[in-house]
Amino acid sequence: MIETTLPILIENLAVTYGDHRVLDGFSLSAPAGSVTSLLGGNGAGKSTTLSTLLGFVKAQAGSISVCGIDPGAAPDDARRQIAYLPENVALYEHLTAVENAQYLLALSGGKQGRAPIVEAFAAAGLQERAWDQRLGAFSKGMRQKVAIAVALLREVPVLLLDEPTSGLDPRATADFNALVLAVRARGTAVLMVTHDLLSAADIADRICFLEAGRIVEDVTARGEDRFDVRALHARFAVAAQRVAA
Ligand SMILES: Nc1ncnc2c1ncn2[C@@H]1O[C@H](COP(=O)(O)OP(=O)(O)OP(=O)(O)O)[C@@H](O)[C@H]1O
Repeated sequence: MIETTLPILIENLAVTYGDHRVLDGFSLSAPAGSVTSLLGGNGAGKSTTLSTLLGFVKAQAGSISVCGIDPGAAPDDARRQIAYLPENVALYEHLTAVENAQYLLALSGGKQGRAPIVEAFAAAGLQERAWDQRLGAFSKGMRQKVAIAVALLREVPVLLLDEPTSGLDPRATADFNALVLAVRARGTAVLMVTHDLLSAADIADRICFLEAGRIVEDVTARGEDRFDVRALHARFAVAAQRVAA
């Protein structure tokens, strides 16, 4: 049987904080094995979209589903389908990288021995000497590698990234982007909120601009050149200005 349920399907969503409507008529879908990049000015509602997919924020209208599950009605079930990397990954400073992975996997109901964890660390490019070090001295790039290794081990169908490359140097950004493509190749639907237009242009299949509560631009990668980054930047700057006004 062919699986037809989309990992991410959002239709006509409305989300309000008090009397402030942040999302309004917002629609977005993402198939398996894809990277969708969500761009928009500060305060446009990008993180709110992720919070709604995670079931932390409830929608007032429209529909939202994660692999066919409504996160508003069944947040725990929806979260089991999702790996989420916030901008600053929260890990336990006093635990080693391996211990962090074991603990986080246990929290999400899975148990892993050392071998698959260090295999995932190696795949994520975390150097061997860091595997048994406490997290206290880790750079942001190293933390991202631990977190994405855990995501790889959970083999979830949906990966949500909130500004994952902010604060990473160009080399760490390139490494991270390569990892995201590896996750995509495993059939995961990746939704990446970012201000990093270059990364979006490098790895996204689709770039969506969020403005005034809804997607106002939806651009699909085409051919070898993929995206016209200058044109995207010009549109993005205008959209961001309108949101700030
Ligand atoms: N818990 C909350 N309670 C009230 N208002 C909120 C809450 N979270 C976000 N907002 C408001 O909702 C709007 C959208 O915020 P959100 O964080 O989703 O935007 P964003 O696009 O992720 O912005 P940025 O690029 O600055 O991270 C903003 O005006 C913000 O102040």
